Amino acid sequence: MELGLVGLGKMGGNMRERIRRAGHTVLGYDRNPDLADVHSLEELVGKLSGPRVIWVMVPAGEATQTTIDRLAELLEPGDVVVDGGNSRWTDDERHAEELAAKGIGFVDCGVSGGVWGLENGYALMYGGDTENVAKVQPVFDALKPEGDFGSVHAGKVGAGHFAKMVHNGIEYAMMQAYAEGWELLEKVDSVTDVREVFRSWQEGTVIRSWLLDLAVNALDEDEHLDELRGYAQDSGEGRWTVEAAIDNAVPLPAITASLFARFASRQEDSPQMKMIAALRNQFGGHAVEKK
Ligand SMILES: O=C(CO)[C@H](O)[C@H](O)COP(=O)(O)O
Repeated sequence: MELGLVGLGKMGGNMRERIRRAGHTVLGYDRNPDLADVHSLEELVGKLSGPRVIWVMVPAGEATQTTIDRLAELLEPGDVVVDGGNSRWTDDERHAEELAAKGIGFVDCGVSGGVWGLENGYALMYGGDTENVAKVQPVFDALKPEGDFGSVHAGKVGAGHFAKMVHNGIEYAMMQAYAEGWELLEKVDSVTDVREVFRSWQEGTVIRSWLLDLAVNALDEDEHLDELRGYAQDSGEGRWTVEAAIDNAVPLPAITASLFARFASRQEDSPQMKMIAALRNQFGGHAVEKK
């Protein structure tokens, strides 16, 4: 089939290649002309024959909104837009309604696989009407990993991004657990080769996983992570997971703590710990450290 792909960055560029390897025709548009096959969304839409499927793979928020707004003007009834970015699931219904007003279908798709997806395939979680999903199915089949799993029609519009958001929340907590265990192992004198402990865990243990394999890769590159600052950003999905938990009164202590640990990583000093030190000093005369 033919696919229009908008956004050819780290994810989109490799996805174009994987879909092409499966024998499909992909026309890619990116603001960077060095990456693009066509030079505008107008040209992209004009060169595809209907019913068109356009996969949007740009940053969540304003970039995705602007792209969908423009596609709503350019596409025709029967065409389908897929949002494959890490959009907040609450945006999906709005996008579906905006496009449905023009007779254009909408599917939201959470995509996991990172820079390894070209070779390993991408795990896909999608939401939308069966009729719209069917139009995109050959692309899902091209992108997904080989094997029985790795792809799911999770439910109605929004379900794909909701499932991906929860996946990323779990990712936060798993990474935090490996990171905490690694720090404790590094702290004690009795363990003399932490990297080899991590490596040994890759087979036979209860905690073996791809994230563990990646941790070993990172330690092979920089055994004690001396070259890095302990500073971690976040792109929003951890926050949205915690917000959804609050809305639904579902306790998520591990995921919430892993999000807050990232916030703590961005502070040079801890204002709240200054207050705790001050209070201990006030009520008990406990020693404080001064700058
Ligand atoms: O989707 C992903 C992996 O599954 C992204 O890499 C992830 O969104 C990164 O999130 P954050 O910046 O919040 O750590």
